Amino acid sequence: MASLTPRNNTTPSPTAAPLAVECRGITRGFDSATGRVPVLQGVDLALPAGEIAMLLGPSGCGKTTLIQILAAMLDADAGDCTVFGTTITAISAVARTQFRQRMIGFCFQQYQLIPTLTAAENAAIPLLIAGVAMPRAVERARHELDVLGLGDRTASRPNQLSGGQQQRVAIARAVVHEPRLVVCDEPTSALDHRAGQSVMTLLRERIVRPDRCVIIVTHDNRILSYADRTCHMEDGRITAVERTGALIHSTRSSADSAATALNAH
Ligand SMILES: Nc1ncnc2c1ncn2[C@@H]1O[C@H](COP(=O)(O)OP(=O)(O)OP(=O)(O)O)[C@@H](O)[C@H]1O
Repeated sequence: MASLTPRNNTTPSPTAAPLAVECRGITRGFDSATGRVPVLQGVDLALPAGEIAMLLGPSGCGKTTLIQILAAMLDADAGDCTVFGTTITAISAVARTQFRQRMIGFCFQQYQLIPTLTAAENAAIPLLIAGVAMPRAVERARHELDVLGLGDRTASRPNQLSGGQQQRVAIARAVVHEPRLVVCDEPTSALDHRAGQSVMTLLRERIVRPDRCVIIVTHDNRILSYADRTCHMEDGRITAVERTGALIHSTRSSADSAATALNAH
């Protein structure tokens, strides 16, 4: 039976896992020829550490915009966003960049690997940005690729790898610096079923830890079973959050929520 609590009750209980992400009233728009177009219209969201959270919703509802803000890649217009205790909406741009480099791993939909670099060099990029010397960074990246089953492809360039292998290089790059928040935009959309399941298994086994959080934007119904929590978004707002089948909060009627749950599983 679904349990309902008020929408703004995002305070964890004393026994709850620490919060990885807490957003309140996040708004964001983009300029257009006709003026500022609102995209995020007051996002409230609390995500505990130790979970995979999936962000679902129709095209254009603002999912990518939201995860870019959570990943400290994009400024919010208003509202507060705290990631593992740092309110990233309240710190300087320089501090936010440093926070992102240390704490965030981002996996892009189209991998965005650098074609002239090897798999190991691509995966080493966050370490190089952090000032680690090239030989050590590449060695560390090789180890990460080995863990992800690509130990024999570390010297390959992206165009010599399959889509699933490129995605694993992108995951290695997202986790090589041991970030606490890993954000993935459509990590399986370009993969066949088997490669998609393999990527999700790797994400769960390699990244999910009690002091970390993984947020995945997806339209891929095939991977929903990997979610600990699903967050539904519509028109720039979170409309419902469910954890392993239990509705945590909703701004919709129960009939709408039940329909969403059925459609999602
Ligand atoms: N840099 C930008 N400049 C102008 N408009 C933008 C920009 N980025 C996003 N938008 C607009 O904001 C809206 C939300 O985009 P966003 O990519 O966040 O949606 P989404 O839910 O991730 O969509 P999809 O599922 O199709 O990827 C869209 O109308 C998009 O055109």
